[in-house]
Amino acid sequence: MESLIQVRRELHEIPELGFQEFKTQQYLLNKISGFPQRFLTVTTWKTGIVVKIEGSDPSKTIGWRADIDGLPIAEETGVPFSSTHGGNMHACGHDCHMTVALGLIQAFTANQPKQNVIVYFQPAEEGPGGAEPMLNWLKSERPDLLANEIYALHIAPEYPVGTVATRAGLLFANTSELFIDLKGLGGHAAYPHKTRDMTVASSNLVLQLQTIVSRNVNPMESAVVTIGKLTSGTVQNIIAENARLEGTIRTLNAESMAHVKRRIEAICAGIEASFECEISIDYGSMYYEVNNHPESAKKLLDFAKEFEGANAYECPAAMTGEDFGYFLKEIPGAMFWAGANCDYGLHHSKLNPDEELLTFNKNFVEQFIRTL
Ligand SMILES: CC(=O)N[C@@H](CCC[C@H](N)C(=O)O)C(=O)O
Repeated sequence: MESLIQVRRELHEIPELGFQEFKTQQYLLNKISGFPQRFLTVTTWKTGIVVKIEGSDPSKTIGWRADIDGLPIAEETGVPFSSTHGGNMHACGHDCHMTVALGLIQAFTANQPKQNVIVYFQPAEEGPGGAEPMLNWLKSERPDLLANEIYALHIAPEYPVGTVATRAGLLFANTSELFIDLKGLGGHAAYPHKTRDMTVASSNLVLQLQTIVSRNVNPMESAVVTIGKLTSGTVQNIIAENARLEGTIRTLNAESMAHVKRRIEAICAGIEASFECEISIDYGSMYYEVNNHPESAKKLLDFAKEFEGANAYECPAAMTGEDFGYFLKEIPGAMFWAGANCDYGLHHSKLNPDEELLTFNKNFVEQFIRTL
C-alpha cells in the first residue's frame, strides 16, 4: 500500500453520504485485496466491510471500528486533494479513521497478532446510523464475526497530535434528530391578513425551542437543542405556506431526552394554536450514548501513559453523538479522541487535520491491540 497520507488523501477526494458509500467500499476492498491474504476473511454488509484477521494463539477477539461516511458540506480547505464529490466532504475525519484502520490491517497481515482482530468499516455514522443495523445483522447472521472487546477513535481537532483523550463511563451524548414541518396558508405578500405565514411561525418556533435548555432543563444537567437548517417559502413577494426545521437534540440520559421531546411537542402545539397552522414532528434517527467500559478506558489511558509521544488525557464528556455507542451497549470497550491539531472544528468546511495523526494512531492502536 502507498503511504497512509496518500491513502487518506485518496479517500478524502471521494466522500459519500450514509449507505451510499459505494466508491469508498470499493476503494477499501481494493486496498485490502493488496495485503497478504493468509490470515484474512473479508465480508461485506451493505456498504460496510468486516475484516477478520486470525490470531496466532487467540483467547479472544478484539474489535476495531472505523466509520466511513462523509457529510453534505461544500469543502473550503483549498487543499489539492479536495472533495471531487461537490457538496460532500469528509468534514468529520472519517477519511482518517478509515486510513488508520487500513494501516492496522496492513500491519496485522504483515505480522500476525496473538488475538483475533476484527475491523468493522461501518457506514452511515452521520445518519441515519449504521452501527445498530450492522450489529443486528452480526447478531442474527454472523455471530462468528462479533468481537469480545471493541475500540474506536475519533479525531479531535482541538488537541495536538498524540493526545489520547478518553474517560470511564459517559463520553458522548444521547442524540435524536429533529425534523419539524409547518403548514399554513400562502398568498400575496401585500395581503398578510388573508394568509397564515409560516416564515413568521417558524421563526417564533426556533426562538421558543431555544428556551427549552434555558428554562426547562435542570441547570445541573446538560442538553442541546440545535436547529441547523430552516427553510421556508419560495420567493420574496409570496407569503410562505410551508416551513421546515431540521435539527438535533443532545442529552446526557434518556430521561432528559424524553423531557426535552415533551417540551418540543408542547411548544409546537402552542405555535399551532397561535399561528393557526399544522405541525408534524419527526425524530429521525436516535443514537445511544457512548458509554465507555471503565476497565477498557483505563487500559487505553494506562497504555497511552507509557507510549512514546502520547499524551494521555482524562477528558470531560462531550455533547457529540456517535453510533459506536450501540457497539458499547453490547460489547465491552472504549472510544477515544485522537488529537488532530487543526484550527477548524468537526463539521467545518475548512477542517484539515494534521496528517501526522495517521501514523501515530496506527502505531498506537496496533501496539495497544497487541497487548490485549
Ligand atoms: C462525531 C459526530 O460529529 N457525530 C455526529 C452524529 C450525528 C447523529 C445524528 N445525525 C444527529 O444529528 O443527531 C454528531 O453530530 O454529533
